[in-house]
Amino acid sequence: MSDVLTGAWPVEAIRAAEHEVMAHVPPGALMRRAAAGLARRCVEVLDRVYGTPVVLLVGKGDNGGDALYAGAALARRGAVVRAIAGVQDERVHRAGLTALRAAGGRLVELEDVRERPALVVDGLLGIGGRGGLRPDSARLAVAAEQWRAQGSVVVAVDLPSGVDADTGEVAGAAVTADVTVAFGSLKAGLLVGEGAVRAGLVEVVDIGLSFPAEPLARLVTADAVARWWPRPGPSDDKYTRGVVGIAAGSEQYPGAAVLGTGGALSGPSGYVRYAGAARDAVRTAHPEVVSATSVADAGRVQAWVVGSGLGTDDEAEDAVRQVLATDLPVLLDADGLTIVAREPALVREREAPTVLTPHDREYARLAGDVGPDRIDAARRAARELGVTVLLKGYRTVIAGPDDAPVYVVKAGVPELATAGTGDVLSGVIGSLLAGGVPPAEAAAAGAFVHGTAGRLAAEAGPVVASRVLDHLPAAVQRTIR
Ligand SMILES: NC(=O)C1=CN([C@@H]2O[C@H](COP(=O)(O)OP(=O)(O)OC[C@H]3O[C@@H](n4cnc5c(N)ncnc54)[C@H](OP(=O)(O)O)[C@@H]3O)[C@@H](O)[C@H]2O)[C@@H](O)CC1
Ligand SMILES: [K+]
Repeated sequence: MSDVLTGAWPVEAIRAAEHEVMAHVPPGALMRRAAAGLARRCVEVLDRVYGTPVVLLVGKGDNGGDALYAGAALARRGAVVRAIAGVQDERVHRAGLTALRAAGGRLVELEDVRERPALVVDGLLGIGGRGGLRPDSARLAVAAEQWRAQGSVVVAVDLPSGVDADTGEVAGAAVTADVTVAFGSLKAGLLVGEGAVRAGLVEVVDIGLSFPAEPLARLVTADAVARWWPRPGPSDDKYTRGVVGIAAGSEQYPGAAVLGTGGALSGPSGYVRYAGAARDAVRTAHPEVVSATSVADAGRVQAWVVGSGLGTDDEAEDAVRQVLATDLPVLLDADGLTIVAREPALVREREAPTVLTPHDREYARLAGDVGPDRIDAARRAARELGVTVLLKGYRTVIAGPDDAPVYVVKAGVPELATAGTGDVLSGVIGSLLAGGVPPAEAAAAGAFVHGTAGRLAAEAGPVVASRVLDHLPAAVQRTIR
């Protein structure tokens, strides 16, 4: 798969790549490529083109130019295309407007549109936007929302107007799209935060940009997960495949232990050990798990998962300390995060990899408010604590302590936000760590298969954690086969 389909570069890098290509192609060539890809996608969302009412929302920059050229292409195929300017008329892209008019389209006022358009093309603002939409544009974004609520399909040009391209932040009004056609590469703002919600289906039109530096973010694909996932060879035994230890759950919360060990059993390691007070529950649910009452008695492992359902009393803190004192990879979740938030040195001073898997409230205890820039938030905490951070959300963001691109996982469904699913996730990631997968890739692969299991569970009925666990083997199978 081409890099530009999975990598998201910052606006600055996209501008530089654009200049590089523009020096070698005739003027307007890039915009023509972009508009042709956009028009193609617009045709796909329409049942038919001839006679279909289409509205273009057009800002003063090249984003509006793309919309006007694509609108011209639709008008040539018989669509009834009307453009509305989000700025004073004469400031829209001249050549684009000329092309639209030549094809039979017209520039009109919002009030002149009597018939609800089947398609709205949002070309108000692209990567040149700064801050919230100004009032003239905001008014049109609101109109697009209303049409969409009545059944119009909204296609965003490059990104939904009002979304910050690099962060996904929305400050004020913004367009909500069904489909976003991104040019040249993805943008991080289409993958995370509010922007991901606004963007709908995202497609990249490759217009020939190439990037010398690493992207800001990479979308995790099934192919990548399949590459990272360890497979046993003929000379492997249960130990060489890695042993994972789960120190989670308590008499009061045995579920965390059952779900965590269950998750680990779907990972690539050959052996799952349990250490804690929920032994009986684990033994009943998963006879293949070998259990002990404490971390000290558990025997050797290659990675630990610690925290969920432990509570935060002295005993829990002891377990967390013991695990963190090892020189093994550790995944820390839930109550473990609360304990570490009180004493960050516990993870900061580790040499071996540590993976933290907070949701927003847990993150806030560790590193302050997440804020609207989720990539920056994950990176900030990862750097400050010297760990890998998996920040849960509608899109999961994974950042390591170095400057490597963050991973974004979009496999999940919102229904995964339910009690116990995090325990399943922690178990799979722990197993990947024990199997020797580096921390960021282990977290990304675990989140991907967990998200896929969530989707399969959602297709079958209401999502609860034990059903996510039931679907995990199938999710792994379809991802790595
Ligand atoms: N990259 C590529 O290779 C290719 C890129 N292409 C396309 O070009 C697009 C980028 O075009 P662009 O640079 O003209 O910027 P764009 O986003 O249209 O508008 C910026 C204008 O809007 C204004 N403005 C700013 N903030 C605002 C706000 N909050 N609310 C309202 N207005 C605001 C600002 O005005 P000013 O602040 O100067 O008054 C500025 O003049 C890109 O997204 C893609 O679609 C393709 O054609 C082909 C190849
Ligand atoms: K746009």
